Parts: sequence; structure tokens; C-alpha cells
Amino acid sequence: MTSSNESAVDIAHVYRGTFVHSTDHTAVEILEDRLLGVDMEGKIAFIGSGQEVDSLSQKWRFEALAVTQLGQHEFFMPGMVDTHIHASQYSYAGTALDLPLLQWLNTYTFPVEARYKDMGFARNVYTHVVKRTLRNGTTTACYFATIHTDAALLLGQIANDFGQRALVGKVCMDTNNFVPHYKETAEESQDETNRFIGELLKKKYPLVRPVVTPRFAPSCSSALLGHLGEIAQNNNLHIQSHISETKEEVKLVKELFPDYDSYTDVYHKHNLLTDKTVMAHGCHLTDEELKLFREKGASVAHCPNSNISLCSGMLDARRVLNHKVKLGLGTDVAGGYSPSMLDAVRRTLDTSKALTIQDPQYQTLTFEEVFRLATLGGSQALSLDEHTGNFKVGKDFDALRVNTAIEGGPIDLINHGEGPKVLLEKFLNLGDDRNIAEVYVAGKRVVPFVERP
Ligand SMILES: O=c1[nH]c(=O)c2nc[nH]c2[nH]1
Ligand SMILES: [Zn+2]
Repeated sequence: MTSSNESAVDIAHVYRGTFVHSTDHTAVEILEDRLLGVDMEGKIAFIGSGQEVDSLSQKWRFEALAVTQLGQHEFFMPGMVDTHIHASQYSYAGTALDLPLLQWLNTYTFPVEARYKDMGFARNVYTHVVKRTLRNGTTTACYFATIHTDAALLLGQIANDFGQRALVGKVCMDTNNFVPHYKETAEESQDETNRFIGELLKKKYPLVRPVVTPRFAPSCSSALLGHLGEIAQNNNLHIQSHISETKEEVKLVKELFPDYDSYTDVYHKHNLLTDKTVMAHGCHLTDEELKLFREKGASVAHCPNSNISLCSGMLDARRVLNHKVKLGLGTDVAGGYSPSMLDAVRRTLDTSKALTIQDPQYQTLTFEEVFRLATLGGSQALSLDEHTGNFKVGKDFDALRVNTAIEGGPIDLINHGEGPKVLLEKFLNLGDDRNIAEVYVAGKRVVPFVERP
């Protein structure tokens, strides 16, 4: 049992029931009949045994009758962390999955992203993606927007309005031979990135931060990469990009940047590989590159739906974990067709099993390990684990109230008496947003949505 000795802290809410989360040592830790108190700032103030409700209510000065009691088929789990999602591609999610990456970008992605100079279009899509991901249990999202600064700022505002924790990136790209109207000059990109960061920070949104976002090396000149590395370093900011998603892209980077040891070295030499960097995909990284990731503390966002949908490759997540490189999961909408982290969990397991089919000696990921990747792993990959990722006293209460027995839902509990581990496994494999009764971010209930005038 854990409790802080700050019993002077005022308690806003207390919940009693089963809590399921991950720690560094245990992929799935099940805490049955616990009381969890959330303070006025949305932080977890204490976790104690349900049996001790009387003594805890005296110590923390809350009404025992005001405790929210979970049902038999309910549990709380940490909110899920989508470490890589293109908010701007949500309009065509579920379509346009018939081309390999570089043709897919030119044919579908760049023409759509160019439309975000229209703020009405941006507001419509960004509102939908924030609401959809929250409803699906994504309490933290690391977003790519587009090159348009004002629309990217709007995405930050919408995430803040709906209460989602978010890193938001204004995309930077000064190279685009196929859709030439969708690019900036290196100077514009540098200036607009500075404006984006300045304006977003000025808003003082408590849960929304800017992330420096070079699209990927083939879209950026060395000069632009250098500017962005400097901006990130001078402001101690997060960085996100793509790396080694397809073999064709790796070959292209070799041609474009012949003087570098590897794709990873291109980012590294431009000061873009730091302990606040998250790189999507990494399917074709070498052991040397993973060593550099580990040395620098950079992380990988595993995006299995996209990897399969665009036939890009299969990330060997076990190898990444063996290298002790931080690993999270991403939906990668719209290369990935689903905006649900539950889908990312399932596709991660499928990919691991496909690798096992190819090599029966392969150590398949367990569902418990993948649960950790979707929650604590993601928070570590985004260097946000001080604030979120699991139920630890002092962290923000980012949580999903899961009801596996919801009326009309996708899970039929035949045996009833199922223990919490079985309920978790069923939710991960069979559940959907109908089972996510409530979503909390930093202690605030953000789903169901409160209708605003
Ligand atoms: O899956 C991807 N989606 C993108 O938008 C992108 N841009 C560069 N590389 C990319 N990969
Ligand atoms: Zn992506």
C-alpha cells in the first residue's frame, strides 16, 4: 500500500474497486478492492485498501459515503498513450491503403494536408479526431498537424478544450518534388516553428505542449534539420519524426544524405536524437542504430496497423525492447486505418505472432507486455512518465473506467465469476469504446462529453 503523508491535501474524489496498471517490474499489476484518492489538482493523493475506508476517510477527510464504488465487472486502467498520430489525416482514415509509403504520401496525404490553410476544414477534422481518440481511451496523444501554424495552434486549443493531454507538432518540410505547393522554404519553416512554439506556450494550456516536427529526412534539407535541432535544444522541447519505415525510404535517405553513417545518424548529427525524441516506425533499423537510440535515450513509436496497411515492414518489438530502447504504440492515422489504441494493441500482438510464425523460436510479446506498451511504455516514450502512465501516488489521474459487462456491448461474459486479469484480456481483445464508461485526464472527467453551449 502506498500513501503520501500529505494528509493536509484536499481530496476531490475517491474511487473504490479494482485498479489494473503496469510498473517497471510487473507488466500487469492487479490491485483489488483499493481506494484511490484524487486531489484538487487531479493528482493521485493516496492508494489504500478498501477495508480501511473508515481510517482513510478520517486521515484524508473525505465522506465515506461519497466514495464512487466500481461494479463487479468494472476496473480502472491508465489512459492509453498514442505516441504517433496524424490528426490532419483523420479525414481519410479507413481509405487509401493501396499504395506503398512514398506513393501514398504523394497521392493521398500531401493533397489533403495542403487543405489545412482552410481553418474551417481544420476545425472540423481536428474536433472530430480529438473527440474520437478521447472516446477510444487515448488520454495522451502525440499529434502531427500540417505545415500550417494557425491550424496547428487550433489543434492545441481543441485538445485543451476537450481536456486531452497532447504534444502538438507543426509539420516542417522544405522538400516536396511531387506536390510542390505543399512545402515551405527552410526560413519560413524555421520562423513559423518559432512562432508556433511561442504562441502555443503563451496560451499556458496545462496539458498541451509543442513538439518540434521535421516530417522525415526526405522532406527536409540539411539546413532545415539543423535549424530544428537548434530550436529543440535551445527550448528543451520534444521532437518527433519518422524513421526507417520502408526499405525504399532507407535507400532514398542514403542517396540524399550520402555522408552520414545511417538514417539515425542523419537525425543525430542535426541534434534531433535526444531523450525527448520519438521516432515512428523504425522497422528497418540496424542494431547499431538501436544502440545509438539507447545511448541518446530516444524512443520508437511502434505503429503496426500502418506498417501492415502500407506493407512497410514488421517492427521486431522484442529486439527494440532487448536493446532497452523506450517503446510506445501509435495508431499512425491514416497510414494506420484505426484511431483506436485497442487496435494498436491487437495489431502489435498480431505482428509479434506473425514474426513467431516465421521463426518459432521467436519470443512472442504477451498481452500483458503490450498492455504496458500502450500505457506506461507510451508515457516513457514521450518522456511524460513523471505525470502519467500508471497509478502511482503523485502522478496525474489519467484513467479509463472500463465496464466489461456494459449492456449492448461487444463482450459476452458467459462464466460471470471471471477474475480481473481475464476481464482485462477480454477488454483488450474484444472491447471497444462502449466498454469505456468514463475517461479521466488529470483527475477531470472528459468522457462522456459535457455538452457546451
Ligand atoms: O506513415 C507515415 N505517414 C506520414 O504522414 C509520413 N510522412 C513521412 N513518413 C510518413 N509515414
Ligand atoms: Zn506517421
